[in-house]
Amino acid sequence: MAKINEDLNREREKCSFNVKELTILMDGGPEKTKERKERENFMISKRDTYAGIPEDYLSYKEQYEKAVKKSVIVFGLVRRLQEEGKTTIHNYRDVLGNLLRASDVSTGFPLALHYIMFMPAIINQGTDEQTARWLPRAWDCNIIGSYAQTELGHGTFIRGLETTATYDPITKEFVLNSPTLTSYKWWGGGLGQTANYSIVVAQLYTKGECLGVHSFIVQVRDEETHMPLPGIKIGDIGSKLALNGINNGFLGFNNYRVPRNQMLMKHAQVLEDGTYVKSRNPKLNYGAMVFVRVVIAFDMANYLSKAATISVRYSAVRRQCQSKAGEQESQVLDYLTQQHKLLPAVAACYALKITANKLWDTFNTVNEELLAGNLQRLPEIHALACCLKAISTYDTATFIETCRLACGGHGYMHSSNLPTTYSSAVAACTYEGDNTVLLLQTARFLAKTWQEIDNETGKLTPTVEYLKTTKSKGFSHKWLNTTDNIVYGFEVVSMRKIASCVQNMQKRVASGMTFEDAWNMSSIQLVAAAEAHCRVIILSTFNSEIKELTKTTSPELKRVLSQLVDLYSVYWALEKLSDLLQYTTINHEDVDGLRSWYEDLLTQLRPNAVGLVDAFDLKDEMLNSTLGSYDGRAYERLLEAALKSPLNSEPVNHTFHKYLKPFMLGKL
Ligand SMILES: CCCCCCCCCCCCCCCCCC(=O)SCCNC(=O)CCNC(=O)[C@H](O)C(C)(C)COP(=O)(O)OP(=O)(O)OC[C@H]1O[C@@H](n2cnc3c(N)ncnc32)[C@H](O)[C@@H]1OP(=O)(O)O
Ligand SMILES: Cc1cc2nc3c(=O)[nH]c(=O)nc-3n(C[C@H](O)[C@H](O)[C@H](O)COP(=O)(O)OP(=O)(O)OC[C@H]3O[C@@H](n4cnc5c(N)ncnc54)[C@H](O)[C@@H]3O)c2cc1C
Repeated sequence: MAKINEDLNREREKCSFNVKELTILMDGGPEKTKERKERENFMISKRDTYAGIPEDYLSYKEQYEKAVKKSVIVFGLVRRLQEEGKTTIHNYRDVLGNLLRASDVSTGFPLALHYIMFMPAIINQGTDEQTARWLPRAWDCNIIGSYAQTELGHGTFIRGLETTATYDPITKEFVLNSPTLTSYKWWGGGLGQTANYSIVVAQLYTKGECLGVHSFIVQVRDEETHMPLPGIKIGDIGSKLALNGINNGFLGFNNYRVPRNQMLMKHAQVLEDGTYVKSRNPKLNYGAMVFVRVVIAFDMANYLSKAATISVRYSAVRRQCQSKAGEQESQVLDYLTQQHKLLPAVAACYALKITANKLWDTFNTVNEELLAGNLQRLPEIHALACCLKAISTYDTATFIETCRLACGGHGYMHSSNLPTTYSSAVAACTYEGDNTVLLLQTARFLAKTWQEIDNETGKLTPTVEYLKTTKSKGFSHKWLNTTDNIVYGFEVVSMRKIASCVQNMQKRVASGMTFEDAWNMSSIQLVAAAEAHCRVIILSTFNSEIKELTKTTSPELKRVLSQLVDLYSVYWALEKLSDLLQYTTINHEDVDGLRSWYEDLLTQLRPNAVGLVDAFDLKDEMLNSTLGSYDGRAYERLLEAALKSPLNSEPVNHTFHKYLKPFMLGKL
């Protein structure tokens, strides 16, 4: 192994806690760490089979072809583990999560949607017979699926989708059509060239009546030749900001027929004679979207951990300027401004992972209740998944960009892997529901909840209980000198923001405005209220879970994790100062206190910065970064990577003779 950079060695020597203990804690126990490492090591051992020119230098087509090659390796392992009984429907989130974390997903996977949406849609919305028929084939990858919901004209407004599925009782088939240009499906992952099936979301017509959007399993390509089937127009949508291996596609239908039993009928049915049987709740059809929003929160913690590891290690290695005359140049990590850029990002990795775990447990509990016919918590889990998806993706993208900027010029290099990490993660602010739109969904739930509290009707679900408590207790002056107090401060902010939105809307309606116009006029505030609620969820979960988890850890680890929770809460208190000043009784002394507490926390955490990112246990092959390797040889790697530029394969490029020389001689 190459020599480790001395600065990094020193960082590791002064770390006050046991890094392995933290890794195991975050994995959920030694057994989980062992399983994760096995999966990751397997992925890494396969690297040679697809190594070669870095993807940034490949053409669009080559990027896709390489992404297919990588996909069959990753997902081939999923299949092998399944054959050995190690992957089941219950642990496949962990298995896939580990494998995807270990793969260099720089352009994304064209098979991702097969696992993340095609199969979950069948499980969530298919009858037992449909699941028994389709899932084994999908699970074995005998068929490959996509998810085609969004159209050229509509993504957010699902009720506005234009693709039609008209039931023909004579042949017992649905006839699919794309009646307009804007009805063309657009964006389906893996749909362009990879999948041969897709879930298609279309307006259902039977007995001359439109019954809203429903999902269908639709074969789009021949299983043998992979040619598009007659009546199907399909292709790739073209180059994007990133994720060019994901192979997003378009899809149009011309009188294309699918058998009746390919409408997913767990919740609503069309009987043979065309009679429509309504779902208990039409929103149950949106179950796959709730699931994916929960999964995205996990994925964000992974992206951010990579960016944080790269930028913290590099900041320990990078020396710039002399803080004190005559002394060695300082590690940039010693500058408080640099710590302010990086340490909240590190804390956010832990906060998001822990909150995503909790959300996952809640999702599973609620899902079991739904299966048992109890729909009471459906609105709550939808509201929770919407705001956590929105805030986790927005925070992740913002923190990654901060980490990238914190690496100066070298952070702009593709070889640092920070630009690709950013451009891939930021897509999640849009996919699976635009963030503003999702926050407005959460706000809708909160506004209704507030009216129930006002009218003292209905039983509150657990995640909004605090609205009632804070309404009755209010906020008498409290120093914001503990995380518990800061969490309470945020609860009050959230409660007052929601209360004020509802009040403003009521005033507008009373003055003659329609409810819809009053909603639109209040929507900037509504989005802010939903964000405030989500901050409460993340802060309080992080705070309470760390208290619980550290009951059994070493005192050294307990100390650093408590500092991390404090740093995260004080950081957000300072970021949202105007809210706290407006809605609580804190004063300028509290603010001064918060600032100096924050500065102290940065200083206390500084010696453990490298240990905290080492604990993510991301191997060099997973980071894929010239700046972030474990040994800190950033400069050597930058030069090695530069030499791989195709322009360095010959001493003189032909454009010199063709253009430059004639131009220099005045002949062009
Ligand atoms: C698995 C292994 C993982 C391993 C780890 C690996 C990680 C990998 C990471 C993932 C990579 C992902 C790849 C990319 C995937 C992108 C796929 C897509 O974008 S696909 C495309 C994704 N596209 C989108 O996400 C589109 C976004 N748009 C939407 O979701 C909706 O249309 C809407 C929510 C905006 C409104 O809907 P609209 O129909 O107009 O609604 P109305 O006004 O009629 O009624 C509102 C009422 O309905 C209620 N309700 C609503 N939704 C739900 C729900 N889900 N539930 C429950 N309830 C719901 C709502 O509360 C309200 O109730 P109430 O107040 O009346 O009581
Ligand atoms: C990388 C990527 C992968 C994707 N993969 C898939 C896939 O596999 N399958 C699939 O079906 N789709 C997929 N999508 C599509 C994605 O789900 C949609 O782009 C997303 O839901 C947003 O919808 P839209 O593009 O129609 O945006 P629009 O709704 O047109 O949003 C444009 C703007 O209008 C605003 N806006 C819209 N409605 C409202 C409102 N009611 N109130 C206030 N503001 C509003 C938004 O906030 C936004 O600022 C993917 C998208 C991306 C980027």
